[in-house]
Amino acid sequence: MVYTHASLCESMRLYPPVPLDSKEATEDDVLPDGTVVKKGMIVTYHPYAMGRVEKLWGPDWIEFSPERWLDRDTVTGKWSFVSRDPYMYPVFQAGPRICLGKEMAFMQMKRVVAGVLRRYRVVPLVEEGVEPVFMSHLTAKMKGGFPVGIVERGQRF
Ligand code: HEM
Repeated sequence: MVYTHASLCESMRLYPPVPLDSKEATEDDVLPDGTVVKKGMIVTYHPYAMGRVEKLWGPDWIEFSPERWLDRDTVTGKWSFVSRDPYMYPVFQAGPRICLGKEMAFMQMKRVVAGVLRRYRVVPLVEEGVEPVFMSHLTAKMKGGFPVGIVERGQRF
């Protein structure tokens, strides 16, 4: 489940379910970097863009690499999950208003992945190399969806 957890985090780094989120200032404020925010101003943070920043994720940011979330113990050889600062990975928000259902969401996602993949292979029905076209809404969408085939394990497609 450690690798599944890392794969889910990596999927949501590149395709966050809430791609951007806006807040309105209820009073004058100053952000930690010195940016002045006046009452009534709208501030948007952008998990979709932040998941693609080279300074945060390195030159291989475009690669789907669950390994970037994993660390291997040199003695036991065991893999463990390395979590990130939510302010660097705000897929579930950060701070006091962080998503209350985060752990439940991971439990559900892992349950579905384990339940489906144990019996079926999920095969993309698009040509090799075709990337989903991102559509920015409150929750992320893909233009035209992403067609897949469900094949029972042991059967040919
Ligand atoms: C992958 C799945 C999920 C993602 C990416 C996600 C993401 C988010 C984000 C970005 C926020 C902040 C919204 C904002 O401040 O405008 C949020 C808030 C919240 N989420 Fe989730 N969420 C997920 C699943 C869930 C689930 C399964 C539950 C409940 C079981 C849940 C309950 C909540 C609640 C109650 C808040 C409001 C917290 C507050 O304002 O104090 N979320 N979530």
